Amino acid sequence: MSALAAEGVGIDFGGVRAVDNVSFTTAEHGVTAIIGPNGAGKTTLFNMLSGVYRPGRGRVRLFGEDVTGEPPHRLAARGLSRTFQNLQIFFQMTALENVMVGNHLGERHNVWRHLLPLPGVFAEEKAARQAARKELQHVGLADVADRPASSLAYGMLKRLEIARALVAKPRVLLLDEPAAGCNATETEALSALIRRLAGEGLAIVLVEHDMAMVMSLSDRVVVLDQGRVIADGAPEAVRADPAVRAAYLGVEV
Ligand SMILES: Nc1ncnc2c1ncn2[C@@H]1O[C@H](COP(=O)(O)OP(=O)(O)OP(=O)(O)O)[C@@H](O)[C@H]1O
Repeated sequence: MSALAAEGVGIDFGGVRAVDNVSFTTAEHGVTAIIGPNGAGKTTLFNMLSGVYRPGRGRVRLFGEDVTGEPPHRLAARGLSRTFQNLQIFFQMTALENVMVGNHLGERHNVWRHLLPLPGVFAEEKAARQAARKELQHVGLADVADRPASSLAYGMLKRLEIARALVAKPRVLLLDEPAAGCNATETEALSALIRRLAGEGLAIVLVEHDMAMVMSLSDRVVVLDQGRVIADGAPEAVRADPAVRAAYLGVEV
């Protein structure tokens, strides 16, 4: 069974056909990259896969179940988490507190439970703290758990975002440009982390502009151009595909 599948997915913005009839599936484990030139529709597709946008056409399936148009918190409860290209970090909070926020994403909110000193709330809080610490350790940030996020280097913040997505215990993790803004060392650390997470059994789908990272990390590459899939396959095959070269270089096939 595939982890995540798009079936003829599309959406228009006004007169712009941003994503058109996109279909692909991801394996239950491993790394799938979605690449393409600027404006190809990568972010829009990602937003449809993660429930931020409802597709105008087509279906999205998660482990075979139709989840088209389900909002992000429902998808989180079903095992799909994502990170954002623009960091969604609360800089005045500690690294640990930032990860604890992620723990609530898959829950139905019950404000009263947290306002009233009901039995069990403190135990829950303690468990959430422990789970968050574990995920910080998972991404190599255990040492900075109690530091304010504002004091962390950029590459650390990227890993903090991943820890926050992981605390919801996803089986599918969507990463929106994980290497954007990172230097070479930070990118290498992120690649190693992503590889390790895939090895632990996660299905990872990423949108990324850093081709060296994509080619070294991915099991599978899906290429979009003008909202459509123009290639889908192993990194080497995709790199050699004339349609992909043409899309990137503006050269006629
Ligand atoms: N909210 C929106 N309203 C109108 N048009 C949009 C909207 N979002 C995206 N588009 C258009 O849809 C097309 C695809 O954009 P999208 O941002 O998904 O591409 P992308 O591949 O992620 O590009 P980049 O690599 O530059 O981030 C573009 O023509 C873009 O201008």
